[in-house]
Amino acid sequence: MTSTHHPVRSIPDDREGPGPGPGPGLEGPHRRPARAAGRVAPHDDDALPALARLGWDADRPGTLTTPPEPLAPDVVVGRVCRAHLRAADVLVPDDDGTSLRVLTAQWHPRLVRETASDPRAVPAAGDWVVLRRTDRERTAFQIDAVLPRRTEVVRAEAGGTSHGQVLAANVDVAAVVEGLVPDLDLGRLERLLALAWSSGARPLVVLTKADLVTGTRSAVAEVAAVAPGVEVVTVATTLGRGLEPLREILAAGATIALLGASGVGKSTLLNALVAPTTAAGGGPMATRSLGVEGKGRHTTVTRELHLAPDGGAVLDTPGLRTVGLTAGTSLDEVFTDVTDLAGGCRFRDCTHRTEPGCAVLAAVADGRLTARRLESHRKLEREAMWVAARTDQRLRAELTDRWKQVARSQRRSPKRR
Ligand SMILES: Nc1nc2c(ncn2[C@@H]2O[C@H](COP(=O)(O)OP(=O)(O)OP(=O)(O)O)[C@@H](O)[C@H]2O)c(=O)[nH]1
Ligand SMILES: [Zn+2]
Repeated sequence: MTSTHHPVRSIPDDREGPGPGPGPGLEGPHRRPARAAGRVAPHDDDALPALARLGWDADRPGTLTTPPEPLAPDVVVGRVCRAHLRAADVLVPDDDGTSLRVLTAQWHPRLVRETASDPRAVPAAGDWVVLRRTDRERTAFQIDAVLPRRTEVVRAEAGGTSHGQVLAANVDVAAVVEGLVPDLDLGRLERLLALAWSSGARPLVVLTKADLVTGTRSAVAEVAAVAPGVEVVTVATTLGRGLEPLREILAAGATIALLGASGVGKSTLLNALVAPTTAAGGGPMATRSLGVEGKGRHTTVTRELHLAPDGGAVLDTPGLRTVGLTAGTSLDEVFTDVTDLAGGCRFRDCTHRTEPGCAVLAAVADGRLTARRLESHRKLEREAMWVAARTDQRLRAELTDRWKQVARSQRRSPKRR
C-alpha cells in the first residue's frame, strides 16, 4: 500500500436549503455525542443505532444540516436504497429505533418540479431524505426533502443534458472495479477514476479475479501508474481472498459505491461483502441487528444500497458500459502525473505535441510515461471541453429563449403610463 492523499472536497450545494417544509430538526433527539475521527462504530448502543447502521453520523462535517427544531411526530429521516420514477424505497428506523424497515415513498410535488429542470435533484440511492406521513395509518409517506449531499457520483445522462445523473449519493469510498481477466482496460479505469475523483469521495481501485492470473504484481504496478494517489486492492472474490481492506472500510460505518463495467465482478463482490459474516462473534448477532423487516427484504433491498453485516453499506450501480463525462467532471486528480510533468515544459501553454523543451514528450521518449497515457489524457480533455462547450450552448439557448418569452409578454401587455 503506497502512501496516498485523499483530499476531501465538499460538493458546493447550490440548491436552496434542504427543501420544502419546515426544517426536520435533526439535532435534538437524534444528537450524537462528538466522536473521534467522525466515524460510526459498529454495534453502537448509542441513540438510534438503526440510523447509525445506515451510515448516519451527524459529526461528519458537511454530512447533514442541523436545523434547530426537533423532528415533528409525522416526520422521519431515512436513506434511499432504491430510486424509482417519482418514488423511492427508503430504509427507515422502525418504531423502536433499533431495527430498520423499508418503505416506498412518493416525491413531494415540489421535488417533481425541481427534477424537471435539474435531474440531479432526483432522490438517488444513498441519499438522506426527510419523509412525512401523509395518512393517519402511518403507512403512506412522502419524500419532503433530500438533505444536502456530502458526495455524489455523477455521469452524463443518456440524453446529453448539462446536469448529469446521480448514480450514488453520500458515498465515502468510490471503488472502481476492474477485472484482471479477461483484460485490464486502463482507459475505462481512467474514465471511471474521473467519476470517482469528481464525486468528492475517496477513490479506490479494486482488481478482481486475482485467482485467474499467475502473479498480480505487474498488473497492479500498471494500474498504480494510471491511478496516482489511489490505493489499489486485489481480490479473488470467489475464494473470499483479499476482502479485508474493504471489510475494514465498511466496519468503520462507511458507504462504498462499486463502479465498473458489466462482468468485472461487481455483483459477486457485493454479495461477498454483504453476506452475513460467519466469523466468531460476528455472525448471528450481526445478522439480527441488521433487522431489516418487511417484504422489501428479499425484493427491494436486493439492489443498490445494501447494508453490510458489521456496519457500513455497499452501493451497487448498474453495469456502466459507457461513462460520459459531465461539465462537473474534473480530470485534474486523475492525471497528476501528466500535469506534474507539464510543469517542466518550456512553454506554459505547451500542448505536448511538437513543442521544443516539452517535458511530457521527453518522459514518453524515455519511458517514464506511456504514449497511451498521454493519448488518454488528450482524449478525455477533448471530451471534457466538448461537454463544457455544449453545456454553455445549452445554457445560452435557454437564456435566449427566456428573454424572448419575456420580450413577447412585455409586448403583449405594455406598461400603462
Ligand atoms: N474466478 C473468479 N471469478 C470471479 C471473481 N469475481 C467474479 N467472478 C466471476 O465473473 C463473472 C461475472 O461476475 P459478476 O459479479 O456477475 O459481474 P458484474 O460486474 O456484476 O456484472 P453485471 O452483473 O453484468 O453488472 C461471474 O461468473 C463470476 O462468478 C473472482 O474474483 N474470481
Ligand atoms: Zn509539453
